Amino acid sequence: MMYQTPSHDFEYELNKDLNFSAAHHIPDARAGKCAKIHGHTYFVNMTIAGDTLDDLGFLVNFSDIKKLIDEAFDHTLLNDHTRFSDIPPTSETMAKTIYDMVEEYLDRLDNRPVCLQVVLRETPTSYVVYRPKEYRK
Ligand SMILES: Nc1nc2c(c(=O)[nH]1)N=C([C@H](O)[C@H](O)COP(=O)(O)OP(=O)(O)OP(=O)(O)O)CN2
Ligand SMILES: [Zn+2]
Repeated sequence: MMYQTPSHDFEYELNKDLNFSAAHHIPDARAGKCAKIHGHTYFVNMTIAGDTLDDLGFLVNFSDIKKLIDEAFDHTLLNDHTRFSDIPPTSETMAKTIYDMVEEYLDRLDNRPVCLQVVLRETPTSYVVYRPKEYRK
């Protein structure tokens, strides 16, 4: 599926889709049935952009981005993750957390690509888009 991406002036834009399976719960009565532990196949689309490629001709290696997210979350209970010690793993907080993780990774690359957007789909009928107010300079 194609998601709308923000307009930008970068020369290159890359999109990566990935899936992982995980369990979570939102431990509050207001979350209704989602207060009980249950699982999803999460779908992520992330948009990364930049003006400079590395010596392989990559903005960033697609498989490195997938590995970063898979190793952190695949077949885990998201509530156990240190990034969710203060707030539950909702679609919104997951999208922002994935954005933060990807940005921390990209910031270490010499060609300095930036993440423009993360789409996080939790169910066939529910998804969230996270976009920062400003991109990293
Ligand atoms: N704003 C949010 N609302 C809800 C979240 C969330 O992350 N952000 N999460 C949940 C539950 O975790 C649930 O797994 C997803 O909810 P929902 O879309 O209601 O799931 P259904 O499959 O039952 O949706 P239907 O369209 O009614 O089939 C709840 N709310
Ligand atoms: Zn859920």
